[in-house]
Amino acid sequence: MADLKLSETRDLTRIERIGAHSHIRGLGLDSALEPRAVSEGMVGQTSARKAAGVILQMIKEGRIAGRAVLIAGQPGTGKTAIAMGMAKSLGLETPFAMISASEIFSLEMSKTEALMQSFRKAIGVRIKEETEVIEGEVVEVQIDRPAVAGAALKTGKLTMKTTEMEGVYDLGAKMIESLGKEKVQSGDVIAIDKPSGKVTKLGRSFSRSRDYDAIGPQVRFVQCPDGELQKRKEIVHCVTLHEIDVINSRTQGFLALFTGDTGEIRAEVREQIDTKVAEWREEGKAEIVPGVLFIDEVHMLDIECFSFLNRALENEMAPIVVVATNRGITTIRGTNYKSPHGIPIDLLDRLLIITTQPYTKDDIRKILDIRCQEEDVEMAEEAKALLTHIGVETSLRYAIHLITAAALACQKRKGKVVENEDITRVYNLFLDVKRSTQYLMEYQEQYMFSEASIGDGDEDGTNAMLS
Ligand SMILES: Nc1ncnc2c1ncn2[C@@H]1O[C@H](COP(=O)(O)OP(=O)(O)OP(=O)(O)O)[C@@H](O)[C@H]1O
Repeated sequence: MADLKLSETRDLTRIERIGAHSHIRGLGLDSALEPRAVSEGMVGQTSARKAAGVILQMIKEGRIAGRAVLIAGQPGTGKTAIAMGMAKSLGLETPFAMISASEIFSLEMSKTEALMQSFRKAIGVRIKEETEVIEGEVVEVQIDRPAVAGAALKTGKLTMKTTEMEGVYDLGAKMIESLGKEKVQSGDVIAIDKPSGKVTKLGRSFSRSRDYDAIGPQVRFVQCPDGELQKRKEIVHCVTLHEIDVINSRTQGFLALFTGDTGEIRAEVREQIDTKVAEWREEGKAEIVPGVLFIDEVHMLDIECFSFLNRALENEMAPIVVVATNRGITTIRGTNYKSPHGIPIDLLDRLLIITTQPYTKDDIRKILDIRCQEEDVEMAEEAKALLTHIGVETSLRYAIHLITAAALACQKRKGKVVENEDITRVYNLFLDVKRSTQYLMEYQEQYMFSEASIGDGDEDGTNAMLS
């Protein structure tokens, strides 16, 4: 029974980990920004990857803040994959926020507020703080018990040492509580932040490594610090403007950061924060790190959002905005006008445009190979060739979806390697867009609100492919 439970949990976490883009680990470029054929999970699409690499370089050199990039191309040609590749190559220091344009239409906040929050999630502030710390090895913690229980506050003494000196500090009730919470005992190396009284346990002193107590697998041994007990230390915190907003918005509190339930943040709060951050920048205490905001399906934004974007990009702290769309010439939401990609011309004019190209058969084969590896699916060569053929005739995404389904069909017949029969089985079970449309054309009278007239749509009969 215990075994069963264990394997169930393992499977669940495994499923969660395999997202549509989990195989993408970067843009797959060499040091001269030339795309490698297959690298970091990326295949083909060389000129788009190269262009994305140049933009990445400009971002890293801080040269492109406030600009915007459009990745345009047919569905399933790797636009989101390239954005993910950029995010992975940026490193943890540069904030990256990702939204799909339709997410901003919610009842809880206005569209422009949702966009504003996304913008501020993509702007980092690196705050430098000098603080005084007491850092050393604990020699003794001595707590005096009050004569009558509860009569007076507890007091005590803390003796700490470095390799060069020893010092004794008086303890108040608050410090005693902090030390108790961290379970500090003699032999621990700790740091106390003097202004806030925050205690951090750095590890256990090497000199105590022979002690019989407190030695578990988690214990980290460290050297006893040298020099003075009290030191000035520079601490760097990296936060996003959105995090500062939420923490300072009186109605929310920082827990909202975890639930995502931040509600609207008042304009005054943001103004105050911007003024404060500007002061810190002047004093050399803080730096702005413009990150990347990726807006997928950008044609879903409406005219108000587009003018907000236009204005927001002018702000000196603006992040780099990368947008993607698979639309051609279409109506701009909220107007009767048509425009390329459904984006107003004035905004379009500011964008650096990267286009993605349809994949060749060879590229599709390689992407499917990578996905099979990512999903731990063993597939016969013949079956891979068939799946590639399906990918060419239908879409890459449909072929990717069939991998897991075919693996399940294979498991069901107790096979180890996915064969042609498994692919055929799931191909017949799940329709791709073309066959689904064809089916609708044939049976439309039996559906509700059907508006198409016979003869509309795509009639190339992909269905004949496997027969
Ligand atoms: N060049 C590539 N290398 C590796 N995997 C890729 C590549 N291009 C696309 N993929 C994978 O193919 C799938 C579909 O691609 P993706 O979602 O990026 O397409 P898209 O252009 O954003 O599509 P849409 O316009 O429908 O949003 C994803 O699982 C993606 O990770």
